[in-house]
Amino acid sequence: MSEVSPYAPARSAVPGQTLPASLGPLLLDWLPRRRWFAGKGSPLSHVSVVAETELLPLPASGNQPGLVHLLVRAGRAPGDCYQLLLGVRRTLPPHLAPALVGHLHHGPFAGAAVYDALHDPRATGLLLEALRSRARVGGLRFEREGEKPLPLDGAPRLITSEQSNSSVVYGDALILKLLRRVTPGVNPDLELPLALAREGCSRVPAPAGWLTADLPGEAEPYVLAVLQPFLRGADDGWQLALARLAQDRDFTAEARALGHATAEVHLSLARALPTVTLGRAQLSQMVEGMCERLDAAVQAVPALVPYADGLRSAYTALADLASEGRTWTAQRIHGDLHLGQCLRTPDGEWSLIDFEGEPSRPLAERRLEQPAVRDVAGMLRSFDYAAHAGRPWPPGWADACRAAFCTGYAEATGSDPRTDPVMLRACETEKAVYEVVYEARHRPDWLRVPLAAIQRLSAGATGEVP
Ligand SMILES: Nc1ncnc2c1ncn2[C@@H]1O[C@H](COP(=O)(O)OP(=O)(O)O)[C@@H](O)[C@H]1O
Ligand SMILES: O=P(O)(O)O[C@H]1O[C@H](CO)[C@@H](O[C@H]2O[C@H](CO)[C@@H](O)[C@H](O)[C@H]2O)[C@H](O)[C@H]1O
Repeated sequence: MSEVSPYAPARSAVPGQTLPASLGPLLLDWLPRRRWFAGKGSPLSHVSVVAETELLPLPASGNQPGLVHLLVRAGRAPGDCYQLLLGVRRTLPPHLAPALVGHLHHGPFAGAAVYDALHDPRATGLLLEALRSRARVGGLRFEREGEKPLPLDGAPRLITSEQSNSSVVYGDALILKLLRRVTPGVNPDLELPLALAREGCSRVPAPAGWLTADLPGEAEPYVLAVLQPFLRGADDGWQLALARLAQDRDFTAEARALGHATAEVHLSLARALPTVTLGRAQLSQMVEGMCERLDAAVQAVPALVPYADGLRSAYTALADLASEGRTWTAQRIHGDLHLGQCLRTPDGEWSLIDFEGEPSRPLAERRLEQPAVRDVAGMLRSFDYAAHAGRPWPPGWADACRAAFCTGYAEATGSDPRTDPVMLRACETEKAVYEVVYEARHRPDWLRVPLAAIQRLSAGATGEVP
């Protein structure tokens, strides 16, 4: 790719401007069908532009793609902000057919195809080149960490599995994650891996570059994308666990090693970033938040109604402990740890990815210091998920993994999460409630999995980790 910046001058962004009449209806239909679109459930009636940056001029003739970077606001007012990279071509080649958003009906580009350009190697190659050259286009700032050259020769491909965001792999060397629902402010998916890399923690791929946007009227930039080394040949913990289950085989050695890896990341985070002590006042605030989220979940998913009181008792038990004078240390954590966020490289080592936190929570909440047991609870839930994913349900498999994970965690930190059963139950309960809402919204067929845990946890089960 050329050293010369290939970008057209940015068109000015007009916040609140309604999209060109012809593109608006296409997005109204296309956006709600994306896995990453959070506003499902209520009809989408309006999409407006937050910022528009032309990266390649729109095609006047021939079959050269035009490329537009868009931040749009969509969903119930004020609406969430989404990042889109749209290509425009007079004729869409067959390999891009699955990326079609629709055809423009009016204006100078009538008849042209609009498509999700993350499927187009020409467009994604351009993003990598922009990161390499630290390009500035309109409000977009492409950044690169350090002076180490980026390998630029790998063919880009979009990861096809449905995720909360969209990721493009370049050869087998780099992976660029484009965040889909974006907010201004520091994003933990960049903040924490950078802090860990600078702390010397090797359990997390170190960010190699990132994309931010400065928008008029916003005090803080939006973090839009993060570039990391691609862990070649790595298997994710979820697939590994399912494969073991299918062969009726034990997973405890891996679970224990995962406990070690999680503990190492926690120890590094506690060194790299501030820790705080949670006393009575902070705990009561935390429990209040847990109860509010439970109330909202019960409203959203009526299947929770019979269990609400039992679930709430897990939270109030925590508040009771705090009022007796018990305190906890809180620190920055992963925030949405599960088997799918753990990658095992061919040398047998575990790495953790995706530090964004729970996608549905506000950014400020995701950046709060929290008891590290919260991540432990996420992993314990994940072993339970894996065991329930296949048939028949293997009694004992999840318990053995849960125990092994805690053992590994205790070996590395000197502190066994099982010695704090009240906090563990409260955090597991919170995670299961979150999962019920997540599954109801995204994968209703899976709702039975967290609901099984809800029954168990609402009945006051403690000490379920043998
Ligand atoms: N550094 C990496 N090396 C190899 N594969 C990765 C890496 N980072 C992410 N992946 C793969 O991409 C998928 C999506 O990444 P993730 O950060 O979890 O995105 P999302 O927020 O969309 O879930 C992961 O499940 C994993 O399979
Ligand atoms: O990976 P994401 O950041 O997109 O996380 C969201 O989706 C996850 C599912 O892909 C969801 O995780 C839940 O399902 C997993 C199995 O698919 C299971 O291992 C996890 O334990 C369970 O929580 C995650 O909660 C959600 O935030």
